[in-house]
Amino acid sequence: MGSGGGQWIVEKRSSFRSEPLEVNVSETGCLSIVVLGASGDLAKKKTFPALFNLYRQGFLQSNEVHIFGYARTKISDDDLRNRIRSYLEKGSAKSEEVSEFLQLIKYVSGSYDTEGGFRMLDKEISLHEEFRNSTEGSSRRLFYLALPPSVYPVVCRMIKLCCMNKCGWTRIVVEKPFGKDLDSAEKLSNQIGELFEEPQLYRIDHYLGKELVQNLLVLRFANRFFLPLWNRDNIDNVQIVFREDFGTEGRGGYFDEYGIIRDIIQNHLLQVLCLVAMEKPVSLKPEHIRDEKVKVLQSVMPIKDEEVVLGQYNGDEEVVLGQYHGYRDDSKVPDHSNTPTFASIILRIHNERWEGVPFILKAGKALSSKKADIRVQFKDVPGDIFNCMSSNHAIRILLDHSIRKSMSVKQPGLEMSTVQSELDLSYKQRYHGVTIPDAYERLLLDT
Ligand SMILES: NC(=O)C1=CN([C@@H]2O[C@H](COP(=O)(O)OP(=O)(O)OC[C@H]3O[C@@H](n4cnc5c(N)ncnc54)[C@H](OP(=O)(O)O)[C@@H]3O)[C@@H](O)[C@H]2O)C=CC1
Ligand SMILES: O=C1O[C@H](COP(=O)(O)O)[C@@H](O)[C@H](O)[C@H]1O
Repeated sequence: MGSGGGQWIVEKRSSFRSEPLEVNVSETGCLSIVVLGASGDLAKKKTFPALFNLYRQGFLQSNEVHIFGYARTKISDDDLRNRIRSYLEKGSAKSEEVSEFLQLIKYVSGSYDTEGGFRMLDKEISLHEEFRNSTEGSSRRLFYLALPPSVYPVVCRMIKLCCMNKCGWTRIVVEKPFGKDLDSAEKLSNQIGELFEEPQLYRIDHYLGKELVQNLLVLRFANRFFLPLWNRDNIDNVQIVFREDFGTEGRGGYFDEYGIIRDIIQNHLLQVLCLVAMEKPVSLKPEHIRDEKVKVLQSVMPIKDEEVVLGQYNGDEEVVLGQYHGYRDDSKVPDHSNTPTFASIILRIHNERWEGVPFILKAGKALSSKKADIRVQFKDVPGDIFNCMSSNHAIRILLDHSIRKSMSVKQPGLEMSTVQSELDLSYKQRYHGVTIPDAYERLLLDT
């Protein structure tokens, strides 16, 4: 599924308990895709563009599919179509193609915790199914929760109560972050698990669908060049960096409850870390890859306070920079919010391959540039005859799918590093309450 042009992947957890498999598995016939939270940021930036890409590539047929947007905001079908149009009209998409696709979308407004809206939604879906003359067992209903996780339980209850498919499959896709901590994640899992069978549930992390994240396995395990080097004897540190040059932009309601660690680091960056650090899986089967990822996570040591930097962007420099409002200026963010919008954390993996190699995970909003990358920094060459000042050999893997050149090997002279470290410093000055432990300043702030 394209996300702004890239690929999406849903990770299917193999059952935690033994479950009967889904009975109806028809993959043809009338398909209703329901985007809950259709008024939001994810829906316009990624979900609808991804569905549009599937449509353009012929994976969604206009004689089978209908798309429903659902949210509380009171808008018309056309209002929703107009909101998302500009996100679809990118690249080579023709305006007629966009218009055709938009005609497949209908909007239903309703709350998340009462039956009225969901009954209405069910009625609209049924009308579509009747119109498509779907025969028994051949209709499909997919509910995509583009919503803050706090409302997943109630929304799932409402779907179960009002919108189940009577003669075909019903599936649920939920977004990250999955809860806030272990307790809430387990609670959420139980709550949803009581309503749906495991094979009906899909948990999504769109970073796993980025072309270059998928390529990591190939880079590591199909490449004799890297195999012998990928360990503590040769690698000095690994940096996995996510930067955005815009702030929360109206998403304060969602973001303030979760913060940058739960929004980016706990899911996207940890998935990448697992792919960089794990051992070779037995095969490419999802369960085998999952097993190796779990071993990495189990080997991560408790994080030390002095190896964490947290910050929150403010608006003090607005006049100078002319572009940033402070995080607390967002009307949905409380005046005294301490939610971090920047975090830099060192993880240490206690195993034979990685002992002593810091994995530095950094994520920030309202930074000076937009990028997501992995930097694998190699140790100095012994007996250096070029008088290099510091470690100069690194592989940089850019995760942004719009950047075609996926990998470059850096040679002495790292200008990029110097420039970006200055930019990060200006970010630091604009931040509330950032304390940088001296010894770690370079590792935590440089990129
Ligand atoms: N934005 C992105 O690029 C990405 C987001 N995600 C995930 O998608 C989910 C939604 O994120 P995003 O779309 O950015 O967030 P938004 O803040 O845009 O929320 C989406 C919609 O949910 C409703 N909503 C917002 N806050 C609440 C609340 N507290 N209670 C009930 N409903 C609420 C609003 O719709 P209304 O008021 O109309 O009902 C809103 O339009 C999150 O879990 C996020 O992690 C994942 C990948 C990328
Ligand atoms: O999950 C999220 O990801 C987006 C960034 O995704 P990208 O593919 O554009 O890198 C981020 O903006 C958002 O805060 C977060 O919820």
